[in-house]
Amino acid sequence: MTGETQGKQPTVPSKKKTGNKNNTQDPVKNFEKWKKKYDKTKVRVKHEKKKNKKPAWQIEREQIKRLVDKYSEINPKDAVKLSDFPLSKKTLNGLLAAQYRQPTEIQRQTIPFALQGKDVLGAAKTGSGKTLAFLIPVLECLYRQQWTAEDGLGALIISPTRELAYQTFEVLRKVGKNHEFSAGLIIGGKDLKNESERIHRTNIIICTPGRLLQHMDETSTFHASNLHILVLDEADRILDMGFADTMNAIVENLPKTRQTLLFSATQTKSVKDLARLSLKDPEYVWVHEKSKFSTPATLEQNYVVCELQQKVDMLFSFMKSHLQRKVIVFFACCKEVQYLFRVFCRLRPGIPVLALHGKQQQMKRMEVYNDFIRKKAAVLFATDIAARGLDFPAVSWVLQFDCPEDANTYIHRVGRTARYKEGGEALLVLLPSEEKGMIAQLQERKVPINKIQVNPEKLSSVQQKLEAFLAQEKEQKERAQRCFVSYLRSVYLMKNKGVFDVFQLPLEQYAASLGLAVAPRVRFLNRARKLRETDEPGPASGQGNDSDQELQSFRAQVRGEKHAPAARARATKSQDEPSSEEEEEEEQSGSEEEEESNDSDGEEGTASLTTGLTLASDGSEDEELRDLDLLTVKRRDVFGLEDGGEDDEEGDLESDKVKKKPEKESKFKEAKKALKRNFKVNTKMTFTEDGEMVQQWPPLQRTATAAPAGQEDEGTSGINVEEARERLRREDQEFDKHEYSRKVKEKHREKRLKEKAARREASKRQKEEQKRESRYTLPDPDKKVDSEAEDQNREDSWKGARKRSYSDSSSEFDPEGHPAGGKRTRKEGGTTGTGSQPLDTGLSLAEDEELVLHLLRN
Ligand SMILES: Nc1ncnc2c1ncn2[C@@H]1O[C@H](COP(=O)(O)OP(=O)(O)OP(=O)(O)O)[C@@H](O)[C@H]1O
Repeated sequence: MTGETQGKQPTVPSKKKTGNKNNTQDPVKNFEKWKKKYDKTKVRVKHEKKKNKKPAWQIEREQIKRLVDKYSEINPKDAVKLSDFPLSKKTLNGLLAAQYRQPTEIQRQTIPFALQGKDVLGAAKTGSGKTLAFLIPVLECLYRQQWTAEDGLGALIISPTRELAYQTFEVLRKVGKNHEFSAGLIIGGKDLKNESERIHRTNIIICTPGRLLQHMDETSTFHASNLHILVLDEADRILDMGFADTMNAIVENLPKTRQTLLFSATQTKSVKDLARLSLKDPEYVWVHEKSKFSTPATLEQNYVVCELQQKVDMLFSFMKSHLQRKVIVFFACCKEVQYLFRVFCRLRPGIPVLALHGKQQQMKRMEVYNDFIRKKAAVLFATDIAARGLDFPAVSWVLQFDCPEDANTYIHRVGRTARYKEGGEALLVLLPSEEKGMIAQLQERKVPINKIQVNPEKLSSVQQKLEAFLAQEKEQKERAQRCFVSYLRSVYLMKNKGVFDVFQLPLEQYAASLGLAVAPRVRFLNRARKLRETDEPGPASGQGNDSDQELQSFRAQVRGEKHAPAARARATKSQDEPSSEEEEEEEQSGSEEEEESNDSDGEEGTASLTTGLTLASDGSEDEELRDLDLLTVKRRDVFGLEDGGEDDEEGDLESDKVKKKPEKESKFKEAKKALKRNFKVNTKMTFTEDGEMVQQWPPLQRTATAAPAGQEDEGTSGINVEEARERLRREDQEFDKHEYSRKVKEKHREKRLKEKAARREASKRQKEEQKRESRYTLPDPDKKVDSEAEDQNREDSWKGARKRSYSDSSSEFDPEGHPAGGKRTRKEGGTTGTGSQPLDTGLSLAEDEELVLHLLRN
């Protein structure tokens, strides 16, 4: 290479020297020539390029083809960086911009299968990055199809809660920002109409099941027939009984040819569930199947055993000793969160307290969610709506105030801390009766948990303070009562009777720990206890079947008929999710009610309504009804009592299209409705003896004219129509008279004003004229006036001259107050007002005359 170049070198200068002497001598010309040639070539190349240029879509298609060709060659073990996967530039750039570089284990193992279009069941510990494991394939799937807005819905991601859907939506927005797909968040509590207008143009929908089904049923423009990929986040939760009917209805509307991805930390292995989704030869990816523990290695887990009546004190003491931390406290039900949140705010523990539960309005929920993300130290009181999937940054503690219903719920709850390589701590509070059963379950699920003791000396009691709060506020007391009943109900409805036994709870002490002087009456518990004693001879602690029997006989009692096996099965099944009632409720009702109103209207569901009615007919008083209202928090048809209750499918709570919760209306709403319907309120009808209707309200207008003597108003019950007509006629006449005289007076007044204005104008003109004259002439001394008038005139003149010097008003009025014009008799004679006044020379009359003569002579 080098030799060849050296050999050529001598020929070029020699050629230049010999061939074109002038050119080599003139470098400017040389350059111009070269420039011309260069520009020509440039234009030609540009033209050629343009001619050969392919349309963007074609280039993209070729790129896609190149990527797809690489799919079969992916080796998950070799994928060290996300860019090692055959991903589009748009996705890769989005991932890099969001600081995602290396794939996590679940991403490494599932992305290849998902890219190849296979159905995937992915399971990995909490906080291990499952969200990206399905979002990347979703973006790539639509990219491969060159999806556009006109193609409609291409990908559907279903989450069990609104907060999780929102969080996933935010991650999608971040990593998918370079793509042109449209994405929509379809969750309850938002403007349905607004969603309906846009949903048909949305390519990727992230939603909760209830709201999606609502659109499928009600939005005519929305259809999912083009769907390519379906994702169920927290799949086991979405496929369980709580969402069963809704999901079945949704799946019916989806094309069978789609790809399906299921993800969860506690993945379902139920063949039945998978059959419902008609998965095609799915790939199972259990990332941590062989690992020693099912919870993150960086998570430290402990539990304490504590009496029910000590729990509130314990929580307060815990908060006081963790003031600089971010803590999530999980409770069994909404009412507990509502009550304890309020009293803890008042107790001022020294750290911000927030509350998140399914009874809040959507705006409030989002506000709390974002608030907790931002805060460096805070305690979030939450129900299980916050248990799954939420990725709050830097949560250092998870405290489970109430025992979770099962090991899966425990795993999800503690998973809110120790996420993605971070550390965290978890504390589970158990009652003595719950310890054995729950710990056994956790050990079975490979959860490493240690027992620790609470130092009773360190517990600070808040009971007295709570009592004082409740004494001050009736509302607070009612909340405490609801909290009490609601907690007992949730324990009663737990399926696992080996762990949860409501009959062992110290009710009086528990009530006192909430600040209540007396334990509220829990009628369902008394009845259940009685029934248990009569129907079930055996140990009171109860086995799994006891509950079924109780519910079964309770239901039979309530309905007054023999129970059907199907309904019994449903009743048992529906106990599966007592602590996640909020999620279901929100899906059903849209959660539009105020927090306050929820407090008072209870959480009654279909079962509760029926129960309430039936028991009320037993002859109970109002108070008892109220009690029942409180007890019946469960929304699902626990006892299978609703119409068609024998039908398993119809009775489920998630079939929200079929059975809507009767929404309690506020007074404001009722009033609005009444206004809309044009109701005439407060109109009382009375009738005369002859049957004629008499208006009482609004009261009839009384006549202005007095009734003739002896014909006074006899009240509304006996009006003489003829008389009234006559009175009316008289009134009209009177009125006309008044009106006529008023008009005449008005006319006169106008006339007077006009005349006055004219007079003023005339006098003004005269004054000006006289002023002009007086400037050049003196008063005519020879002017003939009668002697009396002259004397008077002269006197007036002097007076006037003197007076004018200090008061203008005196020129207008005489001493008696009459207008000056009235006395001016000389006015007719031509000399008027100020113009006729003689000059004040300060001399005597004789001297004046002499002066005038002198002047005339001159
Ligand atoms: N490849 C990655 N690189 C860096 N961080 C990541 C990566 N993937 C995920 N993360 C981070 O890990 C955290 C947990 O991720 P994610 O929420 O997807 O977990 P998860 O497995 O879905 O948890 P859960 O089971 O609780 O729903 C998030 O903060 C996310 O940003």
